[in-house]
Amino acid sequence: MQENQLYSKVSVYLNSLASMEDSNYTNLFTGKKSNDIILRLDPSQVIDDDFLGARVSWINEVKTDTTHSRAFVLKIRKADKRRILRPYLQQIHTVFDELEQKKKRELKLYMNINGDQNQNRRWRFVPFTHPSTFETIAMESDLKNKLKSDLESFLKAKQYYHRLGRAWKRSYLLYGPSGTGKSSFIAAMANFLGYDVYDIDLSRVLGDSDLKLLLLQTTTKSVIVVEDLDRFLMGKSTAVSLSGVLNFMDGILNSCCAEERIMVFTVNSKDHIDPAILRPGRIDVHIHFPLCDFSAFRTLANSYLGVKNHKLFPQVEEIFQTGASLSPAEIGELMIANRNSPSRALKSVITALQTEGDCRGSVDVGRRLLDGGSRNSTEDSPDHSGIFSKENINAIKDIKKLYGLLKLRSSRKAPSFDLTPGQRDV
Ligand SMILES: Nc1ncnc2c1ncn2[C@@H]1O[C@H](COP(=O)(O)OP(=O)(O)OP(=O)(O)O)[C@@H](O)[C@H]1O
Ligand SMILES: [Mg+2]
Repeated sequence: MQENQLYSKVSVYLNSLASMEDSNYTNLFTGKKSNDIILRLDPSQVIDDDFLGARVSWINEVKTDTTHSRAFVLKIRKADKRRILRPYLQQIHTVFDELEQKKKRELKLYMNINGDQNQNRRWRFVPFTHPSTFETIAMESDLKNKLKSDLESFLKAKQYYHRLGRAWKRSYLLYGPSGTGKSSFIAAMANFLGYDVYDIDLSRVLGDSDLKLLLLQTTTKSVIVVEDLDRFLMGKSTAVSLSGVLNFMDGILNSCCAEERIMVFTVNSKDHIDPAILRPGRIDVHIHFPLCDFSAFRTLANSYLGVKNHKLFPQVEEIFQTGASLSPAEIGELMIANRNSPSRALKSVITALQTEGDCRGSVDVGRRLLDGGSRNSTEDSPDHSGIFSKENINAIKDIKKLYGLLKLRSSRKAPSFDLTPGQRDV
């Protein structure tokens, strides 16, 4: 059921050979640049290669029956076979690795298609070109740096995971209200790691075993994403059961799958999530995405309006101090709409913050058009919604301090850690 990695490597190797041009028929494709032309071996074509003084040939076989299965047939003279077969295959590995290193990997975004059980290939892909990076995400810089180094140390930890008898994977839960950057963060992660993205739409999964099949067909160096997990588990809009999800997250199957994988789950709120899902091992890192505060606002103003400082900033800061807040998506859109005039943009943000509740609906529509996201503002964390008086803010700070302590204690027991930017508020 899994893709044969050697097949893909042979394909890349053959397509890199100069003798490709001697083939009677080839497919022509445009490359990354519009004037690039790439040759690819046509079905049933033969291509020759030389290795250690021996001549070998490859035939690209594509079955014409309903399976359309593909194979490369390698022909070597009997007299040469013993001598060259293994080193030749080894050379294919080496050349493939060199080619991969040379070109910047073109990332792919895989989506699961509606399938029936007879259909083996469940993923389709498009080039992944999301421009989001860690630099463009407005997030507390401490947290951002921690997350970057967490990812970097994961990349280096192959031996470590294996010594522990664990699959080399790491799971993240991104939680927070709509429009706070969860999806953008996933894209930034993929760009940072240079990993492909597998975006699992649970409504298209036929059941628990189908979910397993999808997992088996993912490849190494990938980010596997399940968005809005809470919505699916609560809404029953998927044929997948809770135990199907639990097995997917940490089951025995994970060890059979390609390694070097990141799993990311997003939810609007952790409140209604079964604790079994959140247990360490299933989720290693919890990341909170809060509504916008003044520091996030400054980052957005800098990237959206090119403004590092402005005479209206103190006024904006004051409103944030009263506890008013909008999501970064909402603020971002006001800035985009007024990008030709920073003053107008900032004034519109101020008005929106002042009339937070009234204005949300209208901004919300725009956001939905932008990313097709689903907003459920009733699940906004209570810390961020509503306008608080100064006294209330102090009381909330005290609670957060206490909460921070409690969290610290419980995180000592549990190996998973919670990277909420809450410390900022303490
Ligand atoms: N923290 C942020 N930094 C920079 N841009 C942000 C941030 N949060 C949101 N945005 C902008 O707002 C838009 C929506 O963000 P995104 O889709 O990542 O939110 P989300 O948390 O995934 O929302 P949902 O829960 O509705 O899926 C994006 O275009 C993104 O550029
Ligand atoms: Mg999203």
